[in-house]
Amino acid sequence: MSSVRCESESSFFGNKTGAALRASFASKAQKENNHNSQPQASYKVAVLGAAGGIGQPLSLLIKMSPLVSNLHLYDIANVKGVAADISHCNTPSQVRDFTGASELPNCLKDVNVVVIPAGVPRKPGMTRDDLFNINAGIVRDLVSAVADYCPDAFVQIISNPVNSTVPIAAEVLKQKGVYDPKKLFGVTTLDVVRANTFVAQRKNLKLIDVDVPVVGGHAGITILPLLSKTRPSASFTDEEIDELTVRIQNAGTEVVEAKAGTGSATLSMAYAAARFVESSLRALDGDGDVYECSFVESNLTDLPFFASRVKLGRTGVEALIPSDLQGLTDYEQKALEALKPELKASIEKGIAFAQKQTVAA
Ligand SMILES: NC(=O)c1ccc[n+]([C@@H]2O[C@H](COP(=O)([O-])OP(=O)(O)OC[C@H]3O[C@@H](n4cnc5c(N)ncnc54)[C@H](O)[C@@H]3O)[C@@H](O)[C@H]2O)c1
Ligand SMILES: O=C(O)C[C@H](O)C(=O)O
Repeated sequence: MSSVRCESESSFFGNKTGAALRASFASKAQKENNHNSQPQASYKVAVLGAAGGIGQPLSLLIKMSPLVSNLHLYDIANVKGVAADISHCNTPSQVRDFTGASELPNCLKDVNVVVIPAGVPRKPGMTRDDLFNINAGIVRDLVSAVADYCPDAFVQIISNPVNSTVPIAAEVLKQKGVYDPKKLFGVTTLDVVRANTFVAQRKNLKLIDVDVPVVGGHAGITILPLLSKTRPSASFTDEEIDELTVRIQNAGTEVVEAKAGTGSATLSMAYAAARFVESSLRALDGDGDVYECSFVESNLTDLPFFASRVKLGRTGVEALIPSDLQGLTDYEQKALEALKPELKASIEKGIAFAQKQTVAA
């Protein structure tokens, strides 16, 4: 993954996406100053669950992208005000609001990227899997509409439990005959963002330089930061490895407990998802050097879905990056084997749910 070594570039997305975004803004501003404004924005993005804790700040951050021409905000309630508010920002995209299932088709028509943070969040004491009963059906129905109205879009699932909701989405898309495994993503960027932050703090490194691949899935021990693959290379004591790994795995719970019943991570999640959306848009726009970690259909292990670094391109996942899984330390290798049964069970639970349900029209 490319990193940009410039102090001032660490303020936005903390990776190459930040630098690209800033450059794009600068170039647009220059063109406007020259009274020669060539609109660059050309991609349509829909946020489903846009009035929620993640949806609102995520929509705001996407509104800041010079690559977005149309931003469609959908929710079952309270989205009109969110859209009115965000639409006043003087950035290129046109914002529209859509409320309820009857407006979902228009929301999705011709959209390039659909981001789904719809669903309930955890309260203290709950696991992500405890959200399955509510969120599985929400994701199934939303993805069913995606299959009908924008089957070529990149579909990015934030709703938990990601380890099950992504397989549900895959099954729904298969049932509708439009499944393209390269275009379905579980958003695990927050795990990478957290790993980068905690490692930089612990090792006193410049944040912009740090890149830690996080593989596996997105729940508890299925979240596996590969500290041995940290770039720039850093050495860790056994104690540091254990502390950092456990902290990264429990970071979501850390936020759930701090919020004391009012929800889970929303702001850091919005930041992480906005980075993933921006990276996807850059890939769609032809940038040939875009890498992110994501939970995708995979043959890197014996599991059908697995989070790893992937190369993004115009058609979605252009390549999985197997090298991160080569030469693992004993600690990482054991953790990888230990996560597989839980991840497998979560994937199978999602597939079984989708296969026994009738997909909503
Ligand atoms: N992938 C990750 O790393 C990650 C990180 C944080 C949170 N999450 C998950 O994201 C989800 C949302 O979290 P939040 O804090 O924004 O919750 P929230 O309750 O604040 O917002 C959820 C929104 O979804 C909407 N919604 C519910 N059913 C819907 C439907 N059928 N169609 C459209 N919208 C619908 C709600 O009206 C609400 O506005 C949760 O499942 C949470 O666990 C995932
Ligand atoms: O922890 C949660 O429930 C939300 C999210 O998955 C996170 O990692 O913050």
